[in-house]
Amino acid sequence: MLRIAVPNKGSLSDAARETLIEAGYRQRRDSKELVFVDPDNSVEFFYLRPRDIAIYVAKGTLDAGLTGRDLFLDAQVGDAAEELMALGFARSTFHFAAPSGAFTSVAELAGKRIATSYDGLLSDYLKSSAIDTNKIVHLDGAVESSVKLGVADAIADVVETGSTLKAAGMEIFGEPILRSEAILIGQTGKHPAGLDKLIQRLHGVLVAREYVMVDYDVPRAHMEAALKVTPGLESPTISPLADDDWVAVRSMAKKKDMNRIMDELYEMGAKAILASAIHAIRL
Ligand SMILES: Nc1ncnc2c1ncn2[C@@H]1O[C@H](COP(=O)(O)OP(=O)(O)OP(=O)(O)O)[C@@H](O)[C@H]1O
Ligand SMILES: O=P(O)(O)OC[C@H]1O[C@H](OP(=O)(O)OP(=O)(O)O)[C@H](O)[C@@H]1O
Ligand SMILES: [Mg+2]
Repeated sequence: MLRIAVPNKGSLSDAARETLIEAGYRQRRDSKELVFVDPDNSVEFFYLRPRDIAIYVAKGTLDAGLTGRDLFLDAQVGDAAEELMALGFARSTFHFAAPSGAFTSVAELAGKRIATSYDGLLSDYLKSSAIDTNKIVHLDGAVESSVKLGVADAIADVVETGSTLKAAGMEIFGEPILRSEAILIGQTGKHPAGLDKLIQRLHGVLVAREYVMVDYDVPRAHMEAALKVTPGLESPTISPLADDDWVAVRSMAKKKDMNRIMDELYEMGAKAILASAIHAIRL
């Protein structure tokens, strides 16, 4: 059985669960269950703190896991585990922040105290940019309060919308330390049975989320121009209609371009333009 780690709570867990279900795997029904077997797919799921998942995978106890890129790098497991694919949810950036106006550049952090929950990630960054800070103050959460409460001069933390920082009267400075999202990790260089299928299915889910199926009827005279707007992934399907002057076209298109494409097709004289959701894709 393939042994896969899944976040048990927090920002990653709901989306990880939905993604696995969309990929055709069964998931636990009760949030108290620690292990769940999906016999049809020969997979055993282990529900763990996302922060710990890299440790289990790097040790070889589990074959693969869903976690955050920032959490993976923070765990400092070296080459034992690797990122296999990005999953597109739980996006965030890891940033330095301080009370508004206190710092303008990262170089000013020399000799200062920085609070964070991601010590490994922060110390790697400081080493690589040769900044000699006073110390890293480890906190489990609510890092934004640390400066006001006098235990640090600046923070390094996860920023999603920025509203937590704003509410604390802080702002980011310097370049992002890391852009993070949920990822699938595996043991470096290992290909246990079932892993390729998991990757293919997850890939299918991500593509299905990103694309819509566009169908329309267009006068044969405008078909060439319409196909330029909907070139599809491989090649669009063209079907004859009862009226010889018209054809029906079916093509995949990026969801974010959907309305622009529909407008352009309409202006070219296309009719019955439909965009529908795709539930799963195997390319
Ligand atoms: N608004 C957010 N807050 C926290 N983590 C976020 C947010 N948006 C995305 N993430 C990502 O989710 C992962 C953190 O998940 P985790 O479950 O450890 O934290 P959490 O949701 O803050 O839970 P808790 O603090 O209760 O342990 C990281 O990869 C992080 O980049
Ligand atoms: O940019 P935002 O959308 O405001 O999100 C980022 C905030 O959310 C997380 O905190 P969380 O609520 O998990 O509390 P914690 O600090 O106790 O983990 C994170 O640590 C930031 O503080
Ligand atoms: Mg948190």
